[in-house]
Amino acid sequence: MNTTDLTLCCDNLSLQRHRRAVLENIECAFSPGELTAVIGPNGAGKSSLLSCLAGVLSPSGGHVQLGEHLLSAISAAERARLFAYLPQQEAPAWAMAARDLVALGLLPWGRAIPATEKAQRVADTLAQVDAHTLAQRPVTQLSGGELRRVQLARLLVGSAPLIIADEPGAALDIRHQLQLMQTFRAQADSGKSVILALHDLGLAARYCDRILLLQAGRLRADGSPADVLTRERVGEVYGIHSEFRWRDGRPEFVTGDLL
Ligand SMILES: Nc1ncnc2c1ncn2[C@@H]1O[C@H](COP(=O)(O)OP(=O)(O)OP(=O)(O)O)[C@@H](O)[C@H]1O
Repeated sequence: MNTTDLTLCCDNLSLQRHRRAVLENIECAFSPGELTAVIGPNGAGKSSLLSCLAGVLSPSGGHVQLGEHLLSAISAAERARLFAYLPQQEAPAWAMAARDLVALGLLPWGRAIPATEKAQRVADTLAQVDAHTLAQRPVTQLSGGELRRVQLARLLVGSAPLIIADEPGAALDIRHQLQLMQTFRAQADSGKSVILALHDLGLAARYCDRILLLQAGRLRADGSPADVLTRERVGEVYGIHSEFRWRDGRPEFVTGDLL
């Protein structure tokens, strides 16, 4: 299958979970080179949307398309090479070493990558997320943030052109969050499509090209951080005071009190 066009599109996407409508009529497209944040209050549908984009959940209505192909028509093996997906929570199944968990991210390539190169890529990617010292530790014995960094290495190790991560930095300390956002920025700048569910609107404003705002399963806004994070809209959706401003040419989003 020719998947040279890696634009990911939702066409009138709807999703029901246990007969409840959780996404309704979502229309959006994600282009290579773009870092997009999906934001919205708890229960707005961010994880559900990311699961549909990654092909983990099938839409109840409409469809998801990669270039001219329906996502559902692309084989599981090819999707595994095209998409790197990190769910919101993922408990380790057994006490494997961190480097073995990261190596799972190379499984879709089978023997196409020699074992020595695989080992080097695993080591390099663990270093990239500051987790090289954890390589031999059983993942069941890591702290929440340490485990998340190892899972992030698994996400990145395969160099998939589409990266979808749900609250990737939620368990990380502030330094590792900033490092991670810089890594995602660099991945997008190198031509990948990066889609993140984020609660931290400051990070979304600072690093992302684009923000999709979900509210109660509907797409409330889609545009640049400056266009989406207006005082009025953030007030209506989140019920808080806020300010979006420019400082030394960089976007900055500041939250205030409850409305
Ligand atoms: N497995 C499930 N079965 C049924 N309903 C679900 C399931 N998972 C989520 N939902 C419902 O779907 C809606 C959207 O949930 P989703 O997890 O996509 O929201 P979210 O925006 O990611 O929330 P959060 O910020 O809390 O992670 C919610 O109303 C939720 O209760």
